[in-house]
Amino acid sequence: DDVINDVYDYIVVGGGTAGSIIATRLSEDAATSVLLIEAGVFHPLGFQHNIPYIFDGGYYTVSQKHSHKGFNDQKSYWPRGRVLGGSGNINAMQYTRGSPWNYEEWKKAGCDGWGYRDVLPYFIKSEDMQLPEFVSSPFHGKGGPLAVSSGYQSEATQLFFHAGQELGYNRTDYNGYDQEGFGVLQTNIRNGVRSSASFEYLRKARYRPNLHVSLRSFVTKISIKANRAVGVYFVKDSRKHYVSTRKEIILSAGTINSPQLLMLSGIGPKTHLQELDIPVVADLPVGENLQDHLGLFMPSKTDKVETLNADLMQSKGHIYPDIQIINIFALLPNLFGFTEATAREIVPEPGNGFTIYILITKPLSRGSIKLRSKDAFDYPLIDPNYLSDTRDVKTLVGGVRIWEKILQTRPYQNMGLKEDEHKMSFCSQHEFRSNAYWECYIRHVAITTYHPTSTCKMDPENDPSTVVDTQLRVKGIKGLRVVDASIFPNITSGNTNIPTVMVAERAADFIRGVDSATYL
Ligand SMILES: Cc1cc2nc3c(=O)[nH]c(=O)nc-3n(C[C@H](O)[C@H](O)[C@H](O)COP(=O)(O)OP(=O)(O)OC[C@H]3O[C@@H](n4cnc5c(N)ncnc54)[C@H](O)[C@@H]3O)c2cc1C
Repeated sequence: DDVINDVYDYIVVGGGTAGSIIATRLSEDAATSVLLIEAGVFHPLGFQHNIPYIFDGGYYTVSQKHSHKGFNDQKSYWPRGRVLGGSGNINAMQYTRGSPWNYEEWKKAGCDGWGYRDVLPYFIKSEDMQLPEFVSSPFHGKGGPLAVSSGYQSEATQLFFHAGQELGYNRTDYNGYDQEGFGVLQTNIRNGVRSSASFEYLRKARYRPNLHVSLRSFVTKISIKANRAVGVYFVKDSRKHYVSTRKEIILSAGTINSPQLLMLSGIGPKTHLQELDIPVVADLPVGENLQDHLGLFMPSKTDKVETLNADLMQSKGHIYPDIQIINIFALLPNLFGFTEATAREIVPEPGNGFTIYILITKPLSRGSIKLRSKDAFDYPLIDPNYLSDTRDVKTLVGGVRIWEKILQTRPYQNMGLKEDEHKMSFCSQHEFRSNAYWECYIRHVAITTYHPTSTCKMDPENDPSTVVDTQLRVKGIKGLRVVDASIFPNITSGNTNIPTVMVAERAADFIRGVDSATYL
């Protein structure tokens, strides 16, 4: 069974994408002792869609006021990987860094050391590019832990590229300087196998004598004495444990659980903590500023190209791509929790077809994570507050208009698509294809892209809206950092796993006081 000592130099809470990297990097120094505490088990998980129901946190949001009208109780299902490797082990493996401008914005907001020139070396350091066309690009790395390759490309993929060409878009490396255009999907796959932080970093480090990994261990509270984090309480095999640190605790429990643990430990908005009778250690806006990418599936049935139908699913490996506008060469079943009435209309009968997914990359709506109770095992209240900012609706309608143009290109015109395929009775009060129609459609059926971020926002010392400083130290508390997707000041305009990898690589350098990646 897992060995656990009474005291370690560093304790890392959560062995997901960020925690796996932090534990690996800190234990590179054989004289440093590290404990990684993970709620889940070790399991070599496969693809996303058959996983969440088994190894996830099982979260639902609270009922949404402005969206999810076509979902049971107007709630969104939020899978989170509860397994060594975290959400990085149940995700769709899409490799997307976001735009260089995301990081320039972070820097402009006061986050010194987080501009594109600062973060690019860490993207490169963590990468092992396999695609020949990008190997010698100055934006890509070779020999790092995470492999980047490309998935299976079908006839429907080529159709999508031809449509892009007809609309005047360039082919692009969307992980290079410019994201605009149509590009081949880049994925974290090595020789057909998921290439995640736990597989590629932790698996090699796991048997170092100075690194202990405690699985099935649920952290309930951080002990703070005289404004210093001194230890961690956790439950394992129904028994309570306490372990203390000589140096630091690094919280990497993700966008939902890191703020939950901070609040349970007395770090959070004062009035909220007082309502729950939790003694206030530091009054900080923990749990606020929650952001996510909301997206829309647009299925189209066709028998003119071979796509993934039930028979082909058995014979071909594959992935789900998901960026701004993504072509998925399959029709999807009701994975998302639509009401029966909505599902009857929106979910196509099984067969041939493709789905174009449109996601909003820079949402302006802001939500929150709050505690439901003082019990660490009680699910927190998750409120992404989707579409509360009406500009997000306009942006998504804009995406729908591009999708309409794609379907009007020559390659798609030959597919025999039905004109009224997306005409739904639940929006029949509006003229089909009008802005009001699409707004209604979006408010009914748009879904999460599983990218929650920003609930422990990073920014300079003097900004009261932030939780951690630019070295990711919790403000006003010694010996405690947050290192995961919750520290993004704002969500990046793409999938969030690789920005989290970069954050973890960078944080490991902050903690060790080294600069392990330099600009080209
Ligand atoms: C279904 C799905 C598909 C996705 N697809 C993509 C994609 O294709 N590309 C992409 O870039 N991103 C994708 N993402 C998002 C990406 O995986 C996450 O942004 C990333 O994993 C965040 O890393 P993290 O370290 O912040 O959190 P996580 O990886 O979620 O890690 C948190 C860890 O903390 C552990 N933990 C939580 N609470 C406790 C506790 N109290 N005690 C002990 N341990 C605890 C959890 O078990 C987990 O292992 C997807 C996410 C999901 C869920």
